[in-house]
Amino acid sequence: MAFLVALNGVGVTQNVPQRQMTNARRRNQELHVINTLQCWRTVSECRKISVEKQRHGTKSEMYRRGLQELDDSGLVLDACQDIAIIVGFLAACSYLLQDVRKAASNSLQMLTLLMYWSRATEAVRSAGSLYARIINETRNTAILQSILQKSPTVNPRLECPEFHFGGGAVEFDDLSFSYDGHREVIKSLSFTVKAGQKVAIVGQTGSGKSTIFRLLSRHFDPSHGRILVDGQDLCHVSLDSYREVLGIVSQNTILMNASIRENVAYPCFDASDEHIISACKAAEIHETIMQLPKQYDQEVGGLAGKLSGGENQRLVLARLYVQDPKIVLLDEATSNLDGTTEQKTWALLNTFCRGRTTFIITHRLSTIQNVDKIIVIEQGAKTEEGTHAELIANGESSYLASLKAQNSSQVWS
Ligand SMILES: Nc1ncnc2c1ncn2[C@@H]1O[C@H](COP(=O)(O)OP(=O)(O)OP(=O)(O)O)[C@@H](O)[C@H]1O
Repeated sequence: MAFLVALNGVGVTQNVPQRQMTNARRRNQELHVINTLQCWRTVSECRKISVEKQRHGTKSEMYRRGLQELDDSGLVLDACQDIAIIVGFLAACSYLLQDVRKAASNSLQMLTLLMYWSRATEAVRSAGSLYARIINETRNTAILQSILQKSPTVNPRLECPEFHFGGGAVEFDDLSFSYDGHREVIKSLSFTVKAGQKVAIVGQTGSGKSTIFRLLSRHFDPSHGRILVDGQDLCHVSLDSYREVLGIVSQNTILMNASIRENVAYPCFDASDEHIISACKAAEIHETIMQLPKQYDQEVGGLAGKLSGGENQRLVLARLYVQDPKIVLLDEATSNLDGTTEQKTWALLNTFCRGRTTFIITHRLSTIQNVDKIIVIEQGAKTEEGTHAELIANGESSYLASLKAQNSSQVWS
């Protein structure tokens, strides 16, 4: 019996690396499927469907082989166990038969021993498979734990006081930030915005504009310095209470896989139909919705994206109107719209944002000439700040240079 237990333990332990490798192959195969589906347009446009099929086939084959090897080694272990059980059984029988012959034991005792043997070997087998499961689950738990132990990008500080909106004055106070703890993406950034003002943040690609929005919407905490909103340090107020006053429109917002009604009402589940429809009218998407087969019940979103980029963006604007936030962040909010619709949308946005503190990221300088302040960012640092008139009055201004250089396209480069 001791030999059987040892055999089980050794067999299961030796299987552990193989089992882990098979699990890794399964994850690899699943990730490939998800990634290919997410990028299916690129795959199709680059004529790589057959390549991805082949890659999928290779990964599936590796996983299948891993499973097969696991099965094979399981069969070898089972066979060894069976042999050990039979040998043990025969040894016990011959020992007992001798005892019965010598009249040292009776046939009832022999039967009891045989039943004991059968139960004990069954228990050892079950213990073996339980041991294998425990080892497997322990490894999975270790992976899960390493994910759970990753430090969050923001400290949620559940005990923090609520944020109290007091008009929406914002101050960046000597703020620096690095994603990886090495390269500073935002460097000693300081500026103030009065309650209700409109501010544009402009700069070249990769200069750090969206990172400023991520910090302002508190997806990350600063590495140094602080952001004060109405005098309250964002790191020391509850995240939910702050996010309640914040409305964000980004260039590439992916819609939920749900109806148009649910998507537009997502920030306020109890929004009435009238409210949703008037928001969609304001975002100039109502007419398009009414032409869809199921109108406001039409399912949109998901990986395939069932609306055009511009229609998507207008739905996101409608969502902003439903949310009615006090502070608005617009990150290339109208970049997917055609010129005429963009102009109309900016007129609507200007009306909507009146009196709300508004931050705008845009490469189209023509849309920000009436804002209260323009901040120019270069490699994470503020290089210029002022109104459109102030910046163009400075002959050395990089804003002016960009405006002149791109006068025809009106795009920052
Ligand atoms: N999640 C991230 N992890 C690490 N580095 C990042 C991350 N997001 C952005 N970066 C880096 O931070 C820098 C600033 O990026 P950011 O997206 O803020 O630029 P941007 O000015 O908004 O650019 P664009 O105008 O192209 O949108 C870039 O060098 C970018 O590579």
